[in-house]
Amino acid sequence: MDLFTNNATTDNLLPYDGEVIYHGILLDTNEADHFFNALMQKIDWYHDKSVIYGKEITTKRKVAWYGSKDFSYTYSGFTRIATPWIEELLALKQLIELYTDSMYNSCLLNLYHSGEEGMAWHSDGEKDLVNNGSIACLSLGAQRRFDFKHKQSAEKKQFDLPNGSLIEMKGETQKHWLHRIAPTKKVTEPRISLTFRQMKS
Ligand SMILES: O=C(O)CCC(=O)C(=O)O
Ligand SMILES: [Fe+2]
Repeated sequence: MDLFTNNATTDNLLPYDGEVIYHGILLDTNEADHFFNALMQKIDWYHDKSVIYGKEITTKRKVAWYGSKDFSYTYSGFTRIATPWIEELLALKQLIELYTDSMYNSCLLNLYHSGEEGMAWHSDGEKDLVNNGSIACLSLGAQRRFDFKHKQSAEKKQFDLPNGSLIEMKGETQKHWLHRIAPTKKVTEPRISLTFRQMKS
């Protein structure tokens, strides 16, 4: 064991054109359960909307948008206004800032009720976000798989996201790679992801 390095991991999981860092499991099962239950109850969850081929659709997955001020975030054709932080989100934000050595002013939360719900291929490169900023994603509940696909080469990478774990995307990741949470029949339990973000302000 090297006693002179801290917990910070810097190993890049992507082969090129971006950085994805897995920071490991930050919360044990009890802590993760505690936050999962608190967030289930306290967050103002709503079904997300998007426009696909000109048609408005409502997702089965639920989302919520929180921040340090009333940031407007426009993605998938709709603008959302951030809700002020609650205690639990502030505590998790602080923890995640320690691990990633970055600061976040907002968080998009996702609630997947089961493996039947996922998120299609996309990248998070909206103009509202700091260019090449960091997005830190904390997972609570059921383990899901996180897929990456390079926009030009179509090379794929897959990572597991266990309960209580933190993964970070930064650098040119959003410019060159798509990511998704694939639907799966194998998972029947719910999962919450907290994606802490850096909005321009
Ligand atoms: O649920 C996840 O881990 C990923 C969510 C995601 O890609 C997003 O919110 O943009
Ligand atoms: Fe994303």
